[in-house]
Amino acid sequence: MHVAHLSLQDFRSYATAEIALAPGVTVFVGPNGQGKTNLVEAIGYVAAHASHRVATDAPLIRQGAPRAIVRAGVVREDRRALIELEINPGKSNRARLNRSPVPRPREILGMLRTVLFAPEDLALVKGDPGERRRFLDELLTARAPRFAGVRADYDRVLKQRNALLKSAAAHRRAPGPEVLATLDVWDSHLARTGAELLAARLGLVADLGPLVAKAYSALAPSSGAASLGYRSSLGERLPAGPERAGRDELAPLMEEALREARKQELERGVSLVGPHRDELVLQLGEMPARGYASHGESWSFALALRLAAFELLRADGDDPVLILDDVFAELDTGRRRRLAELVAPAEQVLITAAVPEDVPAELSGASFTVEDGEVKRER
Ligand SMILES: Nc1ncnc2c1ncn2[C@@H]1O[C@H](COP(=O)(O)OP(=O)(O)OP(=O)(O)O)[C@@H](O)[C@H]1O
Repeated sequence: MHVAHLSLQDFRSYATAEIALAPGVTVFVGPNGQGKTNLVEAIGYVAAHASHRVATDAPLIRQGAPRAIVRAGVVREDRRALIELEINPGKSNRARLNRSPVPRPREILGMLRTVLFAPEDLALVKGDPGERRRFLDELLTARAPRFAGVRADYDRVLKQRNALLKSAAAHRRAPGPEVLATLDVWDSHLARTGAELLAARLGLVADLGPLVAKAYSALAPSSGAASLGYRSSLGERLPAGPERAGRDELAPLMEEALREARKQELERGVSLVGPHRDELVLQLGEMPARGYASHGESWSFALALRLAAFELLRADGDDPVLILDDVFAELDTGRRRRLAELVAPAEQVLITAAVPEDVPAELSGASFTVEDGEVKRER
């Protein structure tokens, strides 16, 4: 698929912008702070309904404006769709598809698929486990948009359960039968949605592992082998061949683990079992990447995770749009060239760079300059 047209209204630094795009490589070049990333961030937002840079939507609205609107014309196997998202801080976003309102924005997730590489990706390797869980859940949603609902249900149940545990912990005495009965109900909700999320993540990690290993060895052939593991809060309860376990098999195991952890949970006032406590383990040779890998190795691992995500989505039958935001400046010549070779065949590659020399020659294509809020086509 590719984005044929991007239109912005009050998004970040842009009062308005209209940009026609084509398949193949497009490079946005310009000095720092001119609005290059803002453009690709808008495209990423249409795909994921979230920014790759900020956790809340408020910074996406142009200073002083009441809301932002992003429109993307998407072409998928010769079919065109116009996706529109209105970003309303503090209220729910609104979505339109081909100019008709959609009841919930979530329903148009998956209409545009992107894989975005950015300097922030280093946090996938060096950051907290939450970064890696988010990577997995975003990829699950890109593959099967209904997981946005599963994740939202899980978060809602977790929040309510935590509130109950917190208030029980605050009272510092044994909780009454009513609290325990309510907790039983939350346990079974948490186990059911949690098991669905866990089953999907385990399957995803199994699919992703070989692709990450392949991408890493292509990017950094002289370094050790990259592999993935998944550490679940179910620990030893996980069945053998966990990637084949389904929700119905995992839910009772999670309920059992919750029962066992209950005393501790009541003392600490937090949920200690469930996919929100799990960890995607990145391994380089015999060592964990986090804390051991060099800066360059960490970068290669982060890129390998994104490339693997690209391969996985592409295997579903359609290339996602590849976005490379300011990544070449971070890489040495060899890695630049190898990354360029790996991404060049994609249907559409959008690149931002401060200077054209940062972009390897293998990735020639259309070019825009971005300066003083103006986006101008150069070739
Ligand atoms: N909500 C907003 N309202 C107005 N301007 C904003 C808003 N958010 C960001 N900006 C401005 O957008 C500019 C940053 O744009 P962007 O991050 O796209 O830069 P860039 O061209 O990618 O730069 P670099 O090469 O440094 O990464 C900054 O000048 C910033 O002040």
